[in-house]
Amino acid sequence: MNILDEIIAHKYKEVAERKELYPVKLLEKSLYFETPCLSLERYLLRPDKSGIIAEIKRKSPSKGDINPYVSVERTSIGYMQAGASALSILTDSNYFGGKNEDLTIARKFNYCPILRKDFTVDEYQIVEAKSIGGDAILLIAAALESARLKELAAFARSLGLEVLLEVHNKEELDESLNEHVTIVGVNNRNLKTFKTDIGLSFELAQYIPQGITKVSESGLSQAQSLVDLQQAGYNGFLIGETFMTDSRPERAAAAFIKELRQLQELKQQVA
Ligand SMILES: O=C(O)c1ccccc1NCC(=O)[C@H](O)[C@H](O)COP(=O)(O)O
Repeated sequence: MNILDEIIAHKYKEVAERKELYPVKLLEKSLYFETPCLSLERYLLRPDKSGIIAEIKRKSPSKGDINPYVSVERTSIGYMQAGASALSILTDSNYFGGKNEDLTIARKFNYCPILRKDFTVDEYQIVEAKSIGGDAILLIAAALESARLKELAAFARSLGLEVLLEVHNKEELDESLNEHVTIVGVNNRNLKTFKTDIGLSFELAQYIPQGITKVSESGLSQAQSLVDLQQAGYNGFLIGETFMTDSRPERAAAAFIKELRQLQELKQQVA
Protein backbone atom coordinates (compact mmCIF):
# COMPACT_ATOMS: atom_id res chain seq x y z
CA MET A 1 0.00 0.00 0.00
CA ASN A 2 1.49 3.39 -0.94
CA ILE A 3 1.24 6.39 1.37
CA LEU A 4 -1.68 7.94 -0.52
CA ASP A 5 -3.72 4.72 -0.21
CA GLU A 6 -2.92 4.67 3.51
CA ILE A 7 -3.93 8.33 3.98
CA ILE A 8 -7.17 7.82 2.04
CA ALA A 9 -8.12 4.66 3.98
CA HIS A 10 -7.54 6.59 7.21
CA LYS A 11 -9.56 9.53 5.88
CA TYR A 12 -12.66 7.40 5.18
CA LYS A 13 -12.58 6.23 8.81
CA GLU A 14 -12.01 9.73 10.13
CA VAL A 15 -14.91 11.18 8.12
CA ALA A 16 -17.23 8.34 9.22
CA GLU A 17 -16.39 9.12 12.85
CA ARG A 18 -16.93 12.85 12.39
CA LYS A 19 -20.24 12.26 10.63
CA GLU A 20 -21.40 10.27 13.60
CA LEU A 21 -20.21 12.83 16.12
CA TYR A 22 -21.43 15.91 14.23
CA PRO A 23 -24.10 14.81 11.77
CA VAL A 24 -25.13 17.09 8.92
CA LYS A 25 -28.14 16.19 6.80
CA LEU A 26 -27.75 17.05 3.15
CA LEU A 27 -31.15 17.82 1.68
CA GLU A 28 -31.29 18.95 -1.88
CA LYS A 29 -30.83 22.72 -2.25
CA SER A 30 -31.03 23.19 1.50
CA LEU A 31 -27.52 24.52 1.92
CA TYR A 32 -26.92 28.17 1.41
CA PHE A 33 -23.84 30.12 2.35
CA GLU A 34 -24.06 33.88 2.38
CA THR A 35 -20.33 34.51 2.16
CA PRO A 36 -19.10 34.30 -1.42
CA CYS A 37 -15.80 32.54 -2.13
CA LEU A 38 -12.76 34.37 -3.45
CA SER A 39 -11.69 32.89 -6.77
CA LEU A 40 -8.35 31.09 -6.57
CA GLU A 41 -8.26 30.98 -10.35
CA ARG A 42 -8.74 34.73 -10.69
CA TYR A 43 -6.02 35.49 -8.15
CA LEU A 44 -3.58 33.12 -9.89
CA LEU A 45 -4.17 34.91 -13.17
CA ARG A 46 -3.60 38.39 -11.71
CA PRO A 47 -0.48 39.89 -13.33
CA ASP A 48 0.42 41.87 -10.18
CA LYS A 49 0.75 38.66 -8.14
CA SER A 50 3.44 35.97 -7.99
CA GLY A 51 1.15 33.01 -8.66
CA ILE A 52 2.47 31.38 -5.50
CA ILE A 53 0.07 29.43 -3.32
CA ALA A 54 2.01 29.49 -0.06
CA GLU A 55 1.36 26.50 2.15
CA ILE A 56 1.25 26.01 5.89
CA LYS A 57 2.52 22.49 6.52
CA ARG A 58 3.68 21.42 9.99
CA LYS A 59 4.84 17.92 9.05
CA SER A 60 4.56 15.44 6.19
CA PRO A 61 4.94 11.73 5.51
CA SER A 62 8.06 12.38 3.44
CA LYS A 63 9.85 14.81 5.80
CA GLY A 64 8.44 14.15 9.28
CA ASP A 65 8.35 17.28 11.45
CA ILE A 66 8.91 20.46 9.44
CA ASN A 67 7.66 23.35 11.58
CA PRO A 68 5.31 21.89 14.20
CA TYR A 69 4.82 25.08 16.25
CA VAL A 70 4.35 27.52 13.39
CA SER A 71 2.20 30.57 14.11
CA VAL A 72 -0.56 30.43 11.52
CA GLU A 73 -1.50 34.04 12.16
CA ARG A 74 2.01 35.45 11.70
CA THR A 75 2.94 33.16 8.79
CA SER A 76 -0.25 33.56 6.80
CA ILE A 77 -0.16 37.36 7.10
CA GLY A 78 3.56 37.34 6.26
CA TYR A 79 3.04 35.13 3.21
CA MET A 80 0.45 37.52 1.82
CA GLN A 81 2.56 40.60 2.60
CA ALA A 82 5.45 38.90 0.79
CA GLY A 83 3.34 38.74 -2.40
CA ALA A 84 1.77 35.27 -2.40
CA SER A 85 -1.40 34.96 -4.50
CA ALA A 86 -3.19 32.60 -2.15
CA LEU A 87 -2.79 30.36 0.87
CA SER A 88 -2.91 26.58 1.17
CA ILE A 89 -3.76 25.30 4.61
CA LEU A 90 -3.23 21.61 5.30
CA THR A 91 -5.99 20.60 7.70
CA ASP A 92 -5.22 16.88 7.88
CA SER A 93 -4.11 16.14 11.40
CA ASN A 94 -2.81 12.58 11.35
CA TYR A 95 -0.23 12.89 8.57
CA PHE A 96 0.34 16.65 8.31
CA GLY A 97 -0.25 17.97 11.82
CA GLY A 98 -2.89 20.45 10.63
CA LYS A 99 -6.34 21.29 11.94
CA ASN A 100 -9.48 23.09 10.84
CA GLU A 101 -8.68 25.86 13.28
CA ASP A 102 -5.55 26.68 11.23
CA LEU A 103 -7.81 27.58 8.34
CA THR A 104 -10.22 29.64 10.45
CA ILE A 105 -7.24 31.60 11.80
CA ALA A 106 -5.86 32.19 8.30
CA ARG A 107 -9.36 33.25 7.18
CA LYS A 108 -9.73 35.68 10.06
CA PHE A 109 -6.51 37.55 9.25
CA ASN A 110 -6.35 37.49 5.43
CA TYR A 111 -8.43 38.61 2.47
CA CYS A 112 -7.24 36.16 -0.17
CA PRO A 113 -8.29 32.80 -1.63
CA ILE A 114 -7.60 29.89 0.70
CA LEU A 115 -7.18 26.33 -0.52
CA ARG A 116 -8.45 23.84 2.06
CA LYS A 117 -5.74 21.23 1.53
CA ASP A 118 -7.04 17.88 2.68
CA PHE A 119 -7.85 14.48 1.25
CA THR A 120 -11.43 14.98 0.19
CA VAL A 121 -13.49 11.82 -0.25
CA ASP A 122 -16.96 12.89 0.91
CA GLU A 123 -19.48 15.74 0.60
CA TYR A 124 -19.28 16.17 4.35
CA GLN A 125 -15.72 17.49 4.03
CA ILE A 126 -16.81 19.91 1.31
CA VAL A 127 -19.49 21.44 3.54
CA GLU A 128 -16.85 21.60 6.25
CA ALA A 129 -14.35 23.31 3.90
CA LYS A 130 -16.88 26.03 3.12
CA SER A 131 -17.95 26.38 6.75
CA ILE A 132 -14.42 27.00 8.01
CA GLY A 133 -13.69 29.66 5.39
CA GLY A 134 -12.14 27.78 2.47
CA ASP A 135 -12.47 29.05 -1.10
CA ALA A 136 -11.21 25.99 -2.95
CA ILE A 137 -10.73 22.29 -2.31
CA LEU A 138 -8.31 19.69 -3.59
CA LEU A 139 -9.49 16.56 -5.38
CA ILE A 140 -6.79 13.97 -6.06
CA ALA A 141 -7.30 11.90 -9.22
CA ALA A 142 -5.30 8.97 -7.83
CA ALA A 143 -7.64 8.76 -4.84
CA LEU A 144 -11.07 8.82 -6.49
CA GLU A 145 -12.94 7.04 -9.27
CA SER A 146 -13.52 9.58 -12.03
CA ALA A 147 -17.35 9.45 -11.69
CA ARG A 148 -17.10 10.03 -7.94
CA LEU A 149 -14.59 12.83 -8.45
CA LYS A 150 -17.02 14.50 -10.83
CA GLU A 151 -19.85 14.26 -8.26
CA LEU A 152 -17.68 15.82 -5.57
CA ALA A 153 -16.49 18.55 -7.94
CA ALA A 154 -20.08 19.39 -8.92
CA PHE A 155 -21.09 19.53 -5.27
CA ALA A 156 -18.16 21.83 -4.41
CA ARG A 157 -19.09 24.16 -7.26
CA SER A 158 -22.71 24.22 -6.10
CA LEU A 159 -21.44 25.73 -2.84
CA GLY A 160 -19.28 28.24 -4.72
CA LEU A 161 -15.97 26.49 -4.03
CA GLU A 162 -13.40 26.04 -6.77
CA VAL A 163 -11.71 22.71 -7.40
CA LEU A 164 -8.01 22.07 -7.81
CA LEU A 165 -7.69 18.70 -9.54
CA GLU A 166 -4.37 17.04 -8.74
CA VAL A 167 -2.81 14.64 -11.23
CA HIS A 168 0.43 12.68 -11.46
CA ASN A 169 0.25 11.50 -15.07
CA LYS A 170 -1.56 11.92 -18.39
CA GLU A 171 -3.95 9.00 -17.77
CA GLU A 172 -5.23 10.59 -14.55
CA LEU A 173 -5.65 13.91 -16.35
CA ASP A 174 -7.57 12.38 -19.26
CA GLU A 175 -9.86 10.34 -17.00
CA SER A 176 -10.56 12.88 -14.28
CA LEU A 177 -10.87 16.25 -15.96
CA ASN A 178 -14.52 17.32 -16.09
CA GLU A 179 -16.56 20.45 -16.65
CA HIS A 180 -16.55 21.42 -12.94
CA VAL A 181 -12.77 21.68 -12.81
CA THR A 182 -11.06 24.91 -13.83
CA ILE A 183 -7.67 24.40 -12.18
CA VAL A 184 -5.34 21.44 -12.66
CA GLY A 185 -2.33 20.82 -10.44
CA VAL A 186 0.54 18.57 -11.50
CA ASN A 187 2.08 17.04 -8.39
CA ASN A 188 5.81 16.70 -8.90
CA ARG A 189 6.09 14.41 -5.87
CA ASN A 190 6.04 10.68 -6.61
CA LEU A 191 4.00 9.33 -3.71
CA LYS A 192 5.67 5.93 -3.90
CA THR A 193 9.27 7.14 -3.67
CA PHE A 194 8.61 10.68 -2.29
CA LYS A 195 11.10 11.97 -4.87
CA THR A 196 10.16 15.26 -6.53
CA ASP A 197 10.86 16.00 -10.17
CA ILE A 198 9.61 19.24 -11.69
CA GLY A 199 10.25 17.68 -15.10
CA LEU A 200 6.80 16.13 -14.70
CA SER A 201 5.16 19.57 -14.80
CA PHE A 202 7.02 20.40 -18.02
CA GLU A 203 6.05 17.03 -19.52
CA LEU A 204 2.32 17.25 -18.69
CA ALA A 205 1.85 20.95 -19.56
CA GLN A 206 1.15 20.12 -23.22
CA TYR A 207 -1.77 17.83 -22.30
CA ILE A 208 -3.67 20.26 -20.08
CA PRO A 209 -6.34 21.88 -22.25
CA GLN A 210 -6.25 25.60 -23.06
CA GLY A 211 -8.43 27.60 -20.70
CA ILE A 212 -7.55 25.47 -17.69
CA THR A 213 -5.40 27.21 -15.11
CA LYS A 214 -2.21 25.23 -14.54
CA VAL A 215 -0.53 24.79 -11.17
CA SER A 216 2.79 23.07 -10.51
CA GLU A 217 2.88 21.45 -7.06
CA SER A 218 5.67 20.23 -4.77
CA GLY A 219 9.45 20.31 -4.85
CA LEU A 220 9.71 23.91 -6.00
CA SER A 221 12.80 25.39 -4.37
CA GLN A 222 14.31 27.69 -7.02
CA ALA A 223 12.81 30.98 -8.23
CA GLN A 224 14.28 30.29 -11.69
CA SER A 225 12.12 27.14 -11.95
CA LEU A 226 9.00 29.28 -11.60
CA VAL A 227 10.16 31.56 -14.43
CA ASP A 228 10.69 28.47 -16.62
CA LEU A 229 7.34 26.96 -15.62
CA GLN A 230 5.59 30.25 -16.41
CA GLN A 231 7.15 30.06 -19.84
CA ALA A 232 5.68 26.55 -20.15
CA GLY A 233 2.19 27.91 -19.36
CA TYR A 234 1.90 27.54 -15.57
CA ASN A 235 0.03 30.22 -13.66
CA GLY A 236 0.27 28.80 -10.15
CA PHE A 237 2.95 27.29 -7.92
CA LEU A 238 2.16 25.42 -4.73
CA ILE A 239 5.06 25.76 -2.30
CA GLY A 240 5.28 24.30 1.19
CA GLU A 241 8.61 22.92 2.40
CA THR A 242 10.86 25.55 0.82
CA PHE A 243 9.22 28.14 3.07
CA MET A 244 8.23 26.00 6.03
CA THR A 245 11.72 24.63 6.72
CA ASP A 246 12.75 28.19 7.69
CA SER A 247 12.00 29.10 11.30
CA ARG A 248 10.27 32.20 9.84
CA PRO A 249 8.50 30.84 6.72
CA GLU A 250 7.21 34.29 5.79
CA ARG A 251 10.80 35.59 5.65
CA ALA A 252 11.79 32.74 3.31
CA ALA A 253 8.76 33.50 1.13
CA ALA A 254 9.65 37.20 0.95
CA ALA A 255 13.24 36.44 -0.13
CA PHE A 256 12.01 33.90 -2.70
CA ILE A 257 9.41 36.25 -4.20
CA LYS A 258 11.91 39.12 -4.32
CA GLU A 259 14.30 36.92 -6.32
CA LEU A 260 11.44 35.76 -8.56
CA ARG A 261 10.55 39.38 -9.38
CA GLN A 262 14.18 40.21 -10.16
CA LEU A 263 14.43 37.22 -12.51
CA GLN A 264 11.16 38.16 -14.21
CA GLU A 265 12.37 41.74 -14.74
CA LEU A 266 15.67 40.49 -16.13
CA LYS A 267 13.82 38.22 -18.54
CA GLN A 268 11.64 41.12 -19.74
CA GLN A 269 14.70 43.29 -20.31
CA VAL A 270 16.39 40.59 -22.38
CA ALA A 271 13.26 39.92 -24.48
O1 LIG B 1 4.45 16.11 1.26
C1 LIG B 1 4.29 14.87 1.39
O2 LIG B 1 5.12 14.13 1.94
C2 LIG B 1 3.04 14.21 0.90
C3 LIG B 1 2.89 12.86 1.04
C4 LIG B 1 1.72 12.23 0.63
C5 LIG B 1 0.70 12.95 0.07
C6 LIG B 1 0.83 14.33 -0.07
C7 LIG B 1 1.98 14.97 0.34
N1 LIG B 1 2.12 16.34 0.25
C8 LIG B 1 1.03 17.21 0.01
C9 LIG B 1 1.34 18.22 -1.00
O3 LIG B 1 0.70 18.21 -2.00
C10 LIG B 1 2.43 19.21 -0.74
O4 LIG B 1 2.33 19.63 0.59
C11 LIG B 1 2.37 20.46 -1.62
O5 LIG B 1 2.31 20.13 -2.96
C12 LIG B 1 3.63 21.31 -1.35
O6 LIG B 1 4.79 20.54 -1.62
P1 LIG B 1 6.22 20.98 -1.11
O7 LIG B 1 6.48 22.36 -1.62
O8 LIG B 1 7.18 20.00 -1.68
O9 LIG B 1 6.16 20.96 0.37
